Amino acid sequence: MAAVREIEDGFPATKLFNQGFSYTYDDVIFLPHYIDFPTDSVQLNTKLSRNINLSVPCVASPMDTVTEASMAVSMAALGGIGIIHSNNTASEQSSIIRSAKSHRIPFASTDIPFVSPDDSISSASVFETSPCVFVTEKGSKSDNKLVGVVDKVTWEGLADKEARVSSYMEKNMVTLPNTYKFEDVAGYLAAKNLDIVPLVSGDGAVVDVVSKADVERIKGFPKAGVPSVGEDGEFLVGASIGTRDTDKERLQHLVKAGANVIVIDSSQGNSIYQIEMIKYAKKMFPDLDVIGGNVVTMYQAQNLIQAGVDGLRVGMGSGSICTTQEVCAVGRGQATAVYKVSSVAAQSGIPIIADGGISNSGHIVKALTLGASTVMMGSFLAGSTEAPGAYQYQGGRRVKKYRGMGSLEAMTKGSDARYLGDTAKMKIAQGVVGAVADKGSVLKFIPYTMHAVKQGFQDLGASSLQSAHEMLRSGILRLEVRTGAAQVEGGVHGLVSYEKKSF
Ligand SMILES: NC(=O)C1=CN([C@@H]2O[C@H](COP(=O)(O)OP(=O)(O)OC[C@H]3O[C@@H](n4cnc5c(N)ncnc54)[C@H](O)[C@@H]3O)[C@@H](O)[C@H]2O)C=CC1
Ligand SMILES: O=c1[nH]c(=O)c2[nH+]cn([C@@H]3O[C@H](COP(=O)(O)O)[C@@H](O)[C@H]3O)c2[nH]1
Ligand SMILES: [K+]
Repeated sequence: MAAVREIEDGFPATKLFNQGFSYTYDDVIFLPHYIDFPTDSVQLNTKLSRNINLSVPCVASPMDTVTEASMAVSMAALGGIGIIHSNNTASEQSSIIRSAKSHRIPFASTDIPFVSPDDSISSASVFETSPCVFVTEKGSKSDNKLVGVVDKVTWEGLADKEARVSSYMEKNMVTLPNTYKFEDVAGYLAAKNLDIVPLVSGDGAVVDVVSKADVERIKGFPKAGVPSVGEDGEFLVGASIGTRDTDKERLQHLVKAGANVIVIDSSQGNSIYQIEMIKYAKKMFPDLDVIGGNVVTMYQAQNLIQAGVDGLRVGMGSGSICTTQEVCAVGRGQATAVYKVSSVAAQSGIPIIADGGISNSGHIVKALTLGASTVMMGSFLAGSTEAPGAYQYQGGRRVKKYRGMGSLEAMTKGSDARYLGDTAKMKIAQGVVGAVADKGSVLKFIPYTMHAVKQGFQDLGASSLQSAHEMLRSGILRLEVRTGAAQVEGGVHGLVSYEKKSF
């Protein structure tokens, strides 16, 4: 870090954020500082909460169109984490956690087909999602007795497609434990010259099937960080809960299923309900990190810190699908919220998650520099291969649904207890239902995004998150508000046409 500036230029954060304005990421811009290290030496390792370390500061939001098992596995493989949503029953949420934690490599097959020995395979369509079909006694995944496997090549060579599977299945298949890391599975396939290998759990259930093509695909992705793995050797997975009485029982199920961290999910976290839930969770599970929120003020943060949270989630109305500020007239510009909350949380060593409003790598640089330890993303991750739901076509574009958890549609689907059970039976939406474009795999675009973030840190002269936070608080880093015209100038302008490709 270079010496403190002697020439007064720009504003220190304390001055900029105390003028009575609510600023968001696009309103402010950092002034560049001094570079004395290469981009690659920037360290993005961080804390999600008091006891959870991550090598990549990215968190997938607990939303039903963003984070289920596939997203959680890929985020952990990258070095971040996913928080499984709670717009479902406690047992559904627990089984998503179990599924995520049973994987040690990003899903190869999302939908593995199973048949029984007495079935016949009459159409090649079963091989669309998997290079092979597994044969279990009852023909289902929940049935743990794997008795054979049929690969596509063998099936294609069959003269009689109506023949019973038991007559041609491979009975002596090689399997590997699902606890094997990607490198181990890849090494095994190469050493034994195998095309596919099923991964099975301790009780014999097929968890995944990995083919040579999967290995090549995963190897082709750039590396972001060190995978997020707990002491048990499994990927770290988080889960959200609400603040109703029934959420206490949900919490027990989630902990049993192996959730490594709990996020109490509310738009206005500073409530008697949440404070009671924090105290309950910390009393029942003292070793479990509990993240509270959402908060946007120092006062809200102070209350939840006193109640015992291990992390705070910051943002009210900043999300791309949020209408809270319009509906309730409450919230805060996200840059101001992150700065203000982190300035009190830092005094207690509580990490901050900047939640919502991230639409490019520059927003991540701003959030992390303004005091956040991680960013939580909804729309940025929605539309990816790993997001729940199927792709659809809208106006010729491939899209996936993305919706607010406070949208009427999401509330009707799962949060009935929260809304329909209330004495006031009127439901008011605080979010919308929409769609986002196909972005491909998070395994590809998150590493690129993190590299862009490192470039931003290098321009600031901050070689780590800790260094950026210190430089901000000590007034070394300077900012300014961008006028409307400056924001236009900072974007692409004056061209008849252009194509924007980020990497
Ligand atoms: N970050 C943001 O800006 C926003 C996020 N959201 C998302 O939408 C979803 C729903 O959020 P909220 O509506 O804030 O959910 P919430 O469950 O916190 O609150 C819904 C209503 O239930 C009440 N409530 C909660 N616990 C209670 C209890 N034990 N007894 C009696 N009443 C109780 C609350 O006071 C509130 O009126 C969440 O997933 C949240 O993240 C919604 C709006 C804004
Ligand atoms: O006002 C809201 N109404 C909603 O229905 C809603 N659903 C989610 N969220 C919040 O938005 C965050 C995701 O925001 P982004 O899409 O901008 O990443 C999420 O992480 C949440 O904090 C909501 N806010
Ligand atoms: K919004």
